[in-house]
Parts: sequence; C-alpha cells; structure tokens
Amino acid sequence: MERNTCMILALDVTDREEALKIAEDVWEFVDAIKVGYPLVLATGLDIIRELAEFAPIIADFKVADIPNTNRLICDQVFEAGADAIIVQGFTGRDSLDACIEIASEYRKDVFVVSEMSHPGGAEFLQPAAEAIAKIALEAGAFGLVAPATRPERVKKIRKIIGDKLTIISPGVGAQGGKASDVIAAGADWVIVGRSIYKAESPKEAACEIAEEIRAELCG
Ligand SMILES: O=C1C[C@H](C(=O)O)N([C@@H]2O[C@H](COP(=O)(O)O)[C@@H](O)[C@H]2O)C(=O)N1
Repeated sequence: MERNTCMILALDVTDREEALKIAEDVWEFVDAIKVGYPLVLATGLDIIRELAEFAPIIADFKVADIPNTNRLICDQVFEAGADAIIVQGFTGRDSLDACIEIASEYRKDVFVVSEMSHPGGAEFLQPAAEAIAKIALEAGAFGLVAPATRPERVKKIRKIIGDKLTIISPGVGAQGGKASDVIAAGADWVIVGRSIYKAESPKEAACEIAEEIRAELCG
C-alpha cells in the first residue's frame, strides 16, 4: 500500500451503486478503501473485486476465531481479491499466526486491532493494547489499528513498535478525532468513513481532509 494521501476510505454504505459512485468520486484522495460487513453483507464478496478497480482493498472483518476458522476466513477474503485484512489480536498468538500464515501465502497484509476508537474500546481492549501490539510485531503483521480518538494512545503504541509496523487510525470526524492530530501522533494513515460518504460532496470532503493531512506532513 503506497503512502500518498495517508487516507483510507471506510466505505460503510449498503448499496452497490452508491459504493461504486463514491469510490469513483474519491479514489484520487485515498490510498485504499476499507470494506466491512455492512457493504459485504448487503452486496456480497464480489464488491471487493469491483472496488479494487479504484484502490487497494482492506477487508475489515475483525477476524476473531480459533486458528482453523481464521485460516478459512482469510482464504476466502484473499480469494475474493482483498489486498489486506483486519483481524483482532485479543484471540491470541495462535489465531493471529493463522491469519498471517494465509496472508503470506497470498503475499497480502494483515492489520491487527490493538485498541478500538469508541468509548468501549477503553474498557477491555485498552489494557491489552500494548501486549497485542507486541505479538503483532513478533508475528510479522503489516500494521496495527489504533484510535484516532486517542492520539496519545497512538503515540504510546508507536513507541512500542517503532517504525516496524504501520498504524492505521479510525475515528476521524464523526467519532471526534482529528486527522492532523493523529498523523502528528505517529499514524501512517487515517481511516475516514461518515465524514466522506455522508457528505453533500464526498469528493470535496475527501479533498479537504487530504489537504489537512498534507499541511500537517509538509508543514
Ligand atoms: O477501533 C476501530 C476499529 C474499526 C477499524 O477501522 O478497524 N473502526 C472502523 O473504522 C470506520 C470508521 O468510520 P467513521 O466513524 O469514520 O464513519 C468504520 O468502518 C469502523 O468500523 C473504527 O471506527 N474504530
């Protein structure tokens, strides 16, 4: 995944035509499109290959099962054309290894959720976040998901992984996080959903956030 705009579109719409239209409008402002359960359950896995025409696809299925089931899930997701997958780390090293084993067979990437961006993310995951970041590093993950709503946590997690893992950060806009703040805290990409796909003009919204990030990076 090339780092140009440092932005990932979270395309959580549930209509195929709307998804393709938004992707067509904003592809030049994003480095990847994150597709999750809302769109896939509504339209089917084929949407991954259709959207892959516009940008690399991150499949956000938060894979969190026993190793064998994780392998079966990851196999289907990469067969469907995803470039990366988001998995949970709290299920432990063996379940994480299973995802990374399949991803490496497809030469694809795994992002591990270290801490989630919503208020409940501080209840059970936050206490485990640093340990999860450590096993993600040891297991050979490509990156971590860390909360744009808590830039100080991103800074702490960045200290643990150094520059060995990338950090993608959701929670910008609708959840209260600020793109430039979390990029300054050490995130490589921000994940933006509603602030773009619910905007009057998704294209203008994406352009504005990309400009904010560019100003932060280029000073
Ligand atoms: O901690 C996490 C993990 C998860 C993720 O990215 O893995 N996300 C996803 O990021 C997007 C934010 O959307 P919006 O709030 O910009 O509309 C949604 O697709 C969420 O499911 C989080 O919001 N926080």
